[in-house]
Amino acid sequence: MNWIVEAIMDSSYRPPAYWLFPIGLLLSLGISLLPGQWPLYAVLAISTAVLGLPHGSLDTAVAKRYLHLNSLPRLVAFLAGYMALSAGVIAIWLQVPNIALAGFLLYSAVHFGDDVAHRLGRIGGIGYGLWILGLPVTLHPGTVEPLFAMLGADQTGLIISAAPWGLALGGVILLSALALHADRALSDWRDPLLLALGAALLHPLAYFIAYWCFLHSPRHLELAARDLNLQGWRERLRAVAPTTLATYALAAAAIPFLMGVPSDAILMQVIFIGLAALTVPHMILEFIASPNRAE
Ligand SMILES: CC1=C(/C=C/C(C)=C/C=C/C(C)=C/C=O)C(C)(C)CCC1
Ligand SMILES: [Fe+2]
Repeated sequence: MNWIVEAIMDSSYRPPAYWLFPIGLLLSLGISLLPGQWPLYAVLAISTAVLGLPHGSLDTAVAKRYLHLNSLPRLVAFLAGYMALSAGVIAIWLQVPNIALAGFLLYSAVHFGDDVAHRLGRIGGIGYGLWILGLPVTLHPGTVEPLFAMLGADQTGLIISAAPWGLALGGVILLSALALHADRALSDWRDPLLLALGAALLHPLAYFIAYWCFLHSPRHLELAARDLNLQGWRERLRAVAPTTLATYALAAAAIPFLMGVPSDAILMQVIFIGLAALTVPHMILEFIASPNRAE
């Protein structure tokens, strides 16, 4: 009952992600319905490059501000440290892919939790993240299994059998956090419901596109861009372009090393092992920057 009143009263400003996410879900539904896997892979690659990746590319601007990169050597040291952390993750992935994949799923849940942690708390955020990732794996284990296998895992059964537990735990934590935190936003419970609907209807990759490219990334871009005082599309584009282009070049440079790997697996590896690698330094930087940021 309370929530209905809250929904009616809470008619204040809505950030772009509030509207983008339902639109993304509908677009993803359309893609899911196209025949064959290639439309899905093509849209995954394009939307990752254009919509998803740029939110991480703001890291250079975030670091300039919060790590005081006011000289060229400091900027170079930051970029080298960031890339060394990413290279470390890739090296671990090549050695122990099962552990790396399980770790990636867990730290992704923590990272996705940052979407709501400033309202629902750190633990509430982790519940939200477990909900997001538990859903597609629990609802479509047979579709997710070969995708995990393309990432080099051979203990996929073990990881997949943990998903319903993660989902249940996430659901309980999220519900408790929603009940306990009066400053919850309308989207904090609307989005988990839409995510459940999306996970039920969509191919897991289409679901990921809807969440990552149309909710997580635009939300982070808006928050970070406002914090950095980047106004208008032109200025924001200028801030993300160099790092985004450099990341495209690095991703393309990985492809020759994957000769002989089937092309769908190349795409999966470049995108998801790449994301696993970039998320570690991205989270460390956010860990430093976010306490200093006015939400
Ligand atoms: C591989 C894979 C999945 C997991 C993806 C993850 C964990 C992505 C994390 C992205 C991050 C952390 C982005 C940061 O901004 C799904 C969707 C469960 C199902 C299909 C295969
Ligand atoms: Fe992110």
